[in-house]
Formats: sequence, structure tokens, C-alpha cells
Amino acid sequence: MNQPSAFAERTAASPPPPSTVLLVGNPNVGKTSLFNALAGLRAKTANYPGITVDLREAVLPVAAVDDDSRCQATSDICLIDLPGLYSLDPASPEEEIAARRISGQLGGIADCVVVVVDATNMARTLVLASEILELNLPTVVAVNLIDAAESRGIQVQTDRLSERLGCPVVAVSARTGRGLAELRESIYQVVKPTKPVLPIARASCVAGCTGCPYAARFDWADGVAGASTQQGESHGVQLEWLDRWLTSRWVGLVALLAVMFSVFFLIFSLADIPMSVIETCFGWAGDRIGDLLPHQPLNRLLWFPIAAASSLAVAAGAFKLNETRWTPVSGTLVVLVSVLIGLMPLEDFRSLVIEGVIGGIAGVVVFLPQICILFFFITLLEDSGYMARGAFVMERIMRRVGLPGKAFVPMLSAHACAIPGIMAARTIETWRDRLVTILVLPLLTCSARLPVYVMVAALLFGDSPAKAALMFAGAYLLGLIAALSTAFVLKKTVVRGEASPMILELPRYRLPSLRNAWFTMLDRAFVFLRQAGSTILLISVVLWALATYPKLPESQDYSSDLTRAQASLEYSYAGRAGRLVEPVFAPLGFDWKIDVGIISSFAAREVLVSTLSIVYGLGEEGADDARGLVETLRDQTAADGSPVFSTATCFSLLVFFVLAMQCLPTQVVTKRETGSWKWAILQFVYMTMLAYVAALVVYQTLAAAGYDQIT
Ligand SMILES: Nc1nc2c(ncn2[C@@H]2O[C@H](COP(=O)(O)OP(=O)(O)OP(=O)(O)O)[C@@H](O)[C@H]2O)c(=O)[nH]1
Ligand SMILES: [Mg+2]
Repeated sequence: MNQPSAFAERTAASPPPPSTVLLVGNPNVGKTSLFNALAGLRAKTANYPGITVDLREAVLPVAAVDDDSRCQATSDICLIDLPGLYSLDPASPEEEIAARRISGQLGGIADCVVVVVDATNMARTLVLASEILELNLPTVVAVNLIDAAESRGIQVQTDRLSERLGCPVVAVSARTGRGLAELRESIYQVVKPTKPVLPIARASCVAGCTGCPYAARFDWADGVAGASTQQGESHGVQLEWLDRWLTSRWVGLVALLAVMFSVFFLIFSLADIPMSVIETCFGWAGDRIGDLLPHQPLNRLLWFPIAAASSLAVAAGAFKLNETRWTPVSGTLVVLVSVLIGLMPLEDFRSLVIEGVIGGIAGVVVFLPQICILFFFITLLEDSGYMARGAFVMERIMRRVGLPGKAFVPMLSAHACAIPGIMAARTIETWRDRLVTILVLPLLTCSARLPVYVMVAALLFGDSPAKAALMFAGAYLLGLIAALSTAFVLKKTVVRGEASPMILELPRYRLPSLRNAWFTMLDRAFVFLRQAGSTILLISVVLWALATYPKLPESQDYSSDLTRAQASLEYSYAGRAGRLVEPVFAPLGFDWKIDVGIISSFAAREVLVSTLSIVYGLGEEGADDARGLVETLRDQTAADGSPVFSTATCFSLLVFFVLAMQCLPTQVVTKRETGSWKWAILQFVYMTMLAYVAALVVYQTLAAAGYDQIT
């Protein structure tokens, strides 16, 4: 008897490879929303074209059900979300990625193509469908936004459409979830047919056409859309008449500024209470942990394992949060540090926990409410379609300075973080335009700058949300003006050339999704907390050590605890570094303690805040009382009794942080996207020089005008 070979057994047991399913369609038809809805994910979506610029994959486990409704073997589907494209003849790098993936040049031929069309704009979005259908691949057409179409009175007859297209057609709404099960089933039928399928051979709609093939496609799409949709009475509110105003040169600009100001105003009006709650919680936690820690020297043998193990556990948690892999070097370092922490005198351990760890994290986390509120409202604005109108208004200004109109979407993304912004610059066709955009993007205010702005706003205008909002809007505007003027200079010098105009399809106004805004906000909050719990925590601990050691010789006498604390900070490594660079930053109004913050913030901008908490916390008498950072900073005085954080210093600090390049990951992405370190270095040098000079001018002007007190 023949024994089955081990190979046959293995292949019989191992699951079949997943079938690949592509989500294809024009920009902004809801491909990513469908992808998220089908895969239960939360990839970025927004109501303007060009959001997705890379392939994104998710594996959908699909259970095949037999005739007795019993689950058979499962086989997975690999769903791939593509960037939007208007035709298979690509016009930009991200369209090329999509076109190459569809044609199989990238990753092989897919098992199924889901062409997503927009039910509110069938005729336009079917043009691409005509090209895809001619590839004769297994295809399903998903008519998305069916909810929006119906509220406008548009009825789609999917059976008629299916007949004309010669493939399954499903009406869906990624927003409400309608039709998703049916879509899943249709995809499954296409990739795993239960009945034999005849080879597909569709006639081309341009076959035999004598005129322009594009015109023939548009005519075909018009005909198909006309025959399969009916226009009934609209129940939705039409806002398109607003566009006359919102896209006009001056009214549009004023509206954009007013909208942004209102968002900032909301941030300051709404964040006050959650901020004080967080501050109180951290203060309370610091006190409780302080009570728990032993005051008397313990038995060393007993104490050592407790301290070393807790340090190891915290480091392991931070590594996990940051998704950093352990290496022999980092592992040895962590073990060494944990041993040192175990051997530390008890008072140093207290200080490490209370000022280094809790103080460092608290300093940054209090700004979480502002970040959440900002992202919530920005997402609502994006989803409503208003931001595309903003793009339209800005395009005129941008083109005048040599930036392409298409740079607007990257610029908008860069307000969350420069990295997705730089990636989104792939939508720009010409290399020069793309390069200039990438070089100026990090000047726009990213969320890592927010804690610094909020701290300065609280220092200067703690009691006036309106003034704080104005200052905030000013900081954003300064970043924008700096980006535009730098682009102008670059276009006149290093990368000459005219900017290409933008053909922006104004998306329809849509009711924004609160759910989407909520989840985007949670995502940003999570990223921020992850950063606080990993990178910032580790930097805080290092900074604490640098600000604590070496210790002052015991022999010296000081008049008070405060002067002793000051002297010991000055004696530490951090203090020495601060003193060393003091002459460089003194003309900007920074004292050596702020300099310690500036040096550390080159690791990550928001570290400034935690560094100031540590540096000033260490100099404080009874530092473990629950006083907020802002109050502590406000009370700081220089040797001559003048306030350290005067109006002039605060503005100078703000301007420095608006303009300086303090983000290594951004530099790495710039190098990757431009293919050369040359551009990343140029970015660093010009931004940091610009920051220095601008802060110098601001400080010297304000100081000359006598603004050396807090308003
Ligand atoms: N009302 C409604 N809105 C939807 C639906 N699907 C998507 N949207 C909205 O349409 C907009 C565009 O959605 P995306 O998923 O980003 O579109 P996309 O096709 O991935 O866009 P690109 O990545 O730019 O090509 C977003 O504002 C979504 O909230 C739907 O079924 N109904
Ligand atoms: Mg998308």
C-alpha cells in the first residue's frame, strides 16, 4: 500500500495561500472607508482626494459555509487598499503604484478587483471602471456612498448596472455598514466560485470608436449611469451654494482664518478642566507613591531586588510600548542601569521616581486634552469637505510662492506630523515641486510642538482663552508663512522652476462622521501616550540622572535648601552642559536651565516640557507637592529678581520651537523620500538657523521695548 508522502500530508494540512483582493477606484470614493469597514481597521480617511498614497493590506478570515450551514475550512482573503486613480495611465507616483499593482507588475495578478464607484457621482467614477473591466480580471463593482445618494434622491438599480457591466454589483455604505455582508459574499463567490465560471471576455467600450478614446469612455459611462440610476426628490441639505463665498479670494481666506481661530478657541475653553484633573491626578499619584516608598534606609539585601526588578519591569514596558526590539547592547544597558538603580541611595531613588518618572511624564501628559480636542475638530472639518475649500483658497497663495497646489494635502497632514505629510507629497507629479514641498513641510506646526505652545500660552495668557487662541493661531500662521517664504526662496535658488497648477475636484459636502472623529482622536491620543510612556519616559530618566549627578561635595555649606538645590543642579552634567551653551542662547533670552531643555528637545520637541519639569522640579523646595509646571515656571526669578519666563523670553522660545528642526525621524523620512542625506541636512541647517535668528530678533526687540515682565 502506498503511504502518502510527508510533503503531500503537509500540503494537505497547510491552509491555502490567501486570495488577493484589490480595492480600486477614483480618489475620495471611500475605498479606505470600505477597507476599514471590511477589515475592522482605522486607517486614515478624509473628504478630499489623495489621502492614501501607499498600499495597505489586511487579512480577512473568511469562513466557507457548506450546504448544511456548517463551517468548513477557512481560507483568508488579503484585502489591499490602493491609492485612488483616475485612469490606468498614471499621472503621479501614487497613481503609478496603484496602476502597477492592478496590472500585476507589482505583487502579481490579483484574484479579484473590487472597483469602488461613488453612487452620488456614478457617471464620473464609472470611467475608470470601464478601463478595469477591459482587463478581464474577476471583478466586483461596489457602489459606495449609497446612503448619501439616497438622501439626494438618487436611486441606483444594481441589477441593471450588473447586466451592463457583466459583473456582480453591490450597493454599499461604508459609513452605515449597509451591503457589507453582501459585498463580502460576492467577493468570496468570485475568488472561490462554487459553480464553474466561464472565462470573462468583455467588449471594450472604445472598440471601433473613431474619435478620442477618452471621450468614448465618458460617453459610455454617461450612458450606463443614466440607464441604471433614477433621480427622485432630494431630502438632503445642499450646501454647494456656499462655495461661491468659501472659495473666493478674500472671503474664503477670512473664513479659513476664522474657522481655525474658532478651533483653537475651543481647545483652550474646553481643555481647562480635564487639564487640571490630570494635573491633580499626577500630583496625588506622586504623593501616594512618595508615601509608599520607605523613608528609612532598608536592609540592602532586601531592597536591591525590589528596586532593580521594578526598574527592569518599567524598561520592559517602555520597550514594548515603543515596539523596540531588544538587542544585546540595549539589554546589557538596561540590566546595568537596573543594577545601578538597585544600589542607589534611598533618597536618590525617591527623587528618580517622583521627579524623573512621574514629573517627566506628567509634564507632557497634561497636554493630552488639547491634542484630543484639536484632532477631533480637524477630523470633523476634513470629513465635512470644508478643508478642500481651504485648499482651494490656499492654492492661489501657494502657487504664487512656487509651491504646487497639490502640496496642500501634504501640508494639512503635516499639521499632525511631518512624516505622513512628507509621504503624502508623493501625489505631486514633478520632482522639483515634490522636493520643495518636502523641504518646507517640517516648518508647519506638528502635534509634538503643541505641548510647548500650550505651555507658553498658559504662561503668557493663562486667564484668557481668546488671547491664548490668538497666540496659537499666530504660531500656526508663523509656521505657514515660514514654509511659504522658504519655498519661495528655494524656488528662486536651489530648485528653480514654475509650480504646476492643481486640478482639485471639490468634494461634495458630507455630514461628518462623529465616529471617525472620535476614533481618529483616540488614535492620536494613543500615539501621544505611547510616546510619553516610552521615549519621553526613557529620556526623562536619563535627564534626571544627568541633572542629579555628579553630586555636590557634602562639605560645602549653603544658606538654604533652595540654594543648595540650585548649586547641585549647576554642578551636575546637565547643568554643566547648560552652562557651556549659555553664551550661545543668552541673546535669545534663555537661561542655562532653559538651555538644558533646548539641548534635550533635539531628541524630540515635547521633551522640552518634561525637561523643564525635571530641571525646575529639582530646584524646588518640597518638589513633591502637587504644583503645576506653569505655576512653578512663572515663579522662577533670575539672580537680579527679574522673572525668567518674561514675555520676551516666552515669545522667543515659542518662535524657536515653531521654526527649529528637532525631529530625527522626520530627517530619516526626508532622506528616504528624496534619496539623499544632502536634502535632510539642508533641512536641518536652514531650519535651525532660521529658528535662531528669528528668536534672536524677537527677544531683542521685545526686551528693548521693556517686555521683561509677564503680562
Ligand atoms: N456618507 C458616507 N460617507 C462616506 C462613505 N464612505 C466614505 N465616506 C466618506 O468619504 C470620504 C472619503 O473617504 P476615503 O475612505 O478617505 O476615500 P478614499 O477613496 O480612500 O480616498 P483616497 O485615499 O484619497 O483615494 C470620507 O470623508 C469618508 O468619511 C459612505 O458610505 N457614506
Ligand atoms: Mg484611501
